[in-house]
Parts: sequence; structure tokens; C-alpha cells
Amino acid sequence: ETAGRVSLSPLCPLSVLLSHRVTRVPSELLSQSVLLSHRATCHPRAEELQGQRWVPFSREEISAFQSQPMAEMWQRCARRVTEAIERVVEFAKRLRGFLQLSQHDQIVLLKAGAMEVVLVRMCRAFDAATRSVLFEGKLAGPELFRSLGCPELVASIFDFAQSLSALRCSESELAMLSALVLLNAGRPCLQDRPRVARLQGHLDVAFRLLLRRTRREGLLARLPAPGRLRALCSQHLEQVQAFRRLHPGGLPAAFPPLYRELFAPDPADGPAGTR
Ligand SMILES: O=C(O)[C@H]1CC[C@H](C(=O)N2CC[C@@]3(S(=O)(=O)c4ccc(F)cc4)c4ccc(OCc5c(F)cccc5Cl)cc4CC[C@@H]23)CC1
Repeated sequence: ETAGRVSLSPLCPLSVLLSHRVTRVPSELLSQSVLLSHRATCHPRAEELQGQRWVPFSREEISAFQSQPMAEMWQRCARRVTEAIERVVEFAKRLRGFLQLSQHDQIVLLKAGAMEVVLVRMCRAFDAATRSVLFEGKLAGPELFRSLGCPELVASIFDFAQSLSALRCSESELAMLSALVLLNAGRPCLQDRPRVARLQGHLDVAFRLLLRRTRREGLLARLPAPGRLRALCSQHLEQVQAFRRLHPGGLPAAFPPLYRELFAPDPADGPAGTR
């Protein structure tokens, strides 16, 4: 019987069982549940990544991508990042305490953090040896994205993936990192900051204990600064504005509504989640 866990011996009458306060969730249970949520909402799954022989695109395939019209390539990437963000929303909903926050705060945390989690997750599909990422089934280097017309943003995304994959994080470490990116009490416009700070605190303790158990305390000092993720996301927003200036009449309808809501909100709508 571990401290705090209800003893399930047959001699224990229901009244005692029921009178016992809720079992406090020891931190390793918390990191295990975050890992399960991460595994259930990542794509491809870890076992698929191991099994998969990562094939690079051929020269012909690369030049076919490079001769795509800008709008077409933007729409492809916007669709893929939106699918990834939808999985991050599912991940967030499975985080202990997230759904108990007000819907306003859930939206504030997701608007600020979902893209950052996608960029953290990208390192799972990144091959540091060839500096390429799994894109539509094969390995793509930054040159494949040339027709997007935002080479600096693409370069920064690859640099970030390169630096994070150099840390060789485990799935558990990526899961805890992603949870901490989302449950960040420092995000602006939160209504119940102390409540988010409590959830963040539990995750922080669980992450540190995980690192101690696996003798990976050194990881904390080597993680990319949070400012790098923030800078990447604002670089992306700048590029969306530039793209919209090039294509007057707002983002074409072919862009996913969630993408438009997150990255090109219509000013008439007012801030999402408060409508
Ligand atoms: O779900 C999972 O587990 C994973 C599945 C795979 C996911 C993944 O790696 N990704 C989801 C899609 C993709 S990508 O593979 O299309 C890609 C795109 C550009 C790159 F330089 C590198 C990769 C992506 C798409 C758009 C984007 O920024 C927004 C954006 C637009 F929207 C439109 C134009 C330009 C830009 Cl920059 C950034 C990224 C980075 C993450 C990449 C990561 C999560």
C-alpha cells in the first residue's frame, strides 16, 4: 500500500473506501497520462516512425513542388498544419484539468500554444542526418518549400527542428514539453491565471521528477529558449500577412477555417472565443 493510495484489501468496507479522500495523483501517474495523450494524438505514431524507411523525394519530385503556384503550396502547408493543430487540440483536451478551465482560457492557451506544440512535434518527423522532414510520405529538405516564398521562415523552422532533434528527446520528454508549452500561465489575456499556474506547477514537478528518474536533468539547460518558439510563430504570422497582401480578398476559401481563425482572424469577428 503506497501512502495516499486507498487500500483495496477485501476487509475494507465500502464506507471506508468511499470516505477516503481522492487518491492524490503521484507525479509519475501524471507524466504517464500525458505520455498516453501524446501517443494517442501524434501522427505518425512512434512505432510507425521506427518501422518506416524514410525515402527522400527525387529531384523530379522536388522540382515539381518548386514549380507549384505559391497559393497552392501555401494551401497544402496550411491544410497539413491545421490537421496537426487539430491533433494538438485533442492532446490538450486529454490533459488533466484542461477541460475544467473556462472555454475562454482553453481558447487563449490553444491560440497561443498549438502552433508551438506542432513545431515541437515536428522533430519526431525530422531526420537530422539529411536535415529533412517527413512531408506527404517522403523526406523533404527546405529547398522543397521554395515556392512558399518565405525562405527565412522555412530556414528558421528547419533550424528549430534541427536543434530540438539534436537533444534526442524521448516520447515522454516531448509529451511533457508539449504539455508545458500549452499549460503556460504566462500567456496574455488569461482570466484565471492562478488556476493555469497550478496545472503548470503539477506538470513542472512531474517533468523534473521524470528527468531525475531517467538521469536527464541536463536536458533542461539545453532546451531551446521559449522565445525561439514565440519568434517562429510571429515570423509565421508576418508571412501570412505578406501572403494576404499578395492575394487581396483575404485567404482563399480553400484555406481551412481553423487556420483562418488562428492566423488570419477576420477583424469583424472580434477575438475568437469571446464571441
Ligand atoms: O501531428 C503530428 O504528430 C506531427 C505531424 C507532422 C507535423 C509537421 O511536421 N508539420 C505540420 C505541417 C508542417 S509541413 O510539413 O507542411 C512544413 C512546412 C514548412 C516547413 F518549412 C517545414 C515543414 C508545417 C506546415 C506549416 C507551417 O507553418 C505555417 C505555414 C503555412 F501554414 C503556410 C505556408 C508557410 C508556412 Cl511556414 C509549419 C509547419 C511545420 C510543421 C510541419 C508536426 C506534427
